[in-house]
Amino acid sequence: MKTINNYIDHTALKPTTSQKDIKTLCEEAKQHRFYSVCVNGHYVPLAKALLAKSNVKVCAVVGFPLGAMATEVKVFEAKKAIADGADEIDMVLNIGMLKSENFVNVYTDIRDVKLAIGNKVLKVILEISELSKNEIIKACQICLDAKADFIKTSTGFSKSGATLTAVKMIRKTVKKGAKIKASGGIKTLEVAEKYLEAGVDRLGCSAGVSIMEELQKKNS
Ligand SMILES: O=C[C@H](O)COP(=O)(O)O
Repeated sequence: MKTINNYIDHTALKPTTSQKDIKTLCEEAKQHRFYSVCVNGHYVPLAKALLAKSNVKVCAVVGFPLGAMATEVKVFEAKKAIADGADEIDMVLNIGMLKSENFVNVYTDIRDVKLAIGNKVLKVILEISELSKNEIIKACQICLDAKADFIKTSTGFSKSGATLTAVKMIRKTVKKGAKIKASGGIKTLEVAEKYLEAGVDRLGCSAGVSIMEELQKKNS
């Protein structure tokens, strides 16, 4: 049976995240049997080495956190992360191009990264706090067309993160065409459980350990 830990991408993406922090992150991920660790590209080789004898996957962010760089740069970044051992890529959608209604550009940006990483999992971060309802729906449709595996709500770097309203709207739009990762601001067991009840497939959080401690306390 899948338990809450199996849904968590244990995340450390701050500019100040040190090698020591990555070592701690990977130890915690092994201890709690999280699904993956989510790190910036530079730390992929270190995380991969630290997790070599475990089932914990390595997830790398690309075009993070703004999504505003050239597609070729995102493609290079994604390929490098995969070559270094990443199992999954979380890329940020080009928000400015979505706002410009340059939907072809938003599509090719995602498509090219997906093509570059072959059969590895691609999650596309929408940054929902910056988008209107219609923009979220449009972004979801583009993600489906571009063959993204997951829609991810937020970077954790904007004014707010995941919301249940947005998660429900994303699910209604993509139906079974893509999985959903709720991320940004998920700090408690109660909130994490609400997203799982809403049917998300993954949780991205930097508070995974305290969520697990809450769970252990609840079950003791
Ligand atoms: O990708 C996940 C987010 O960066 C995590 O955000 P958080 O620090 O609010 O949990």
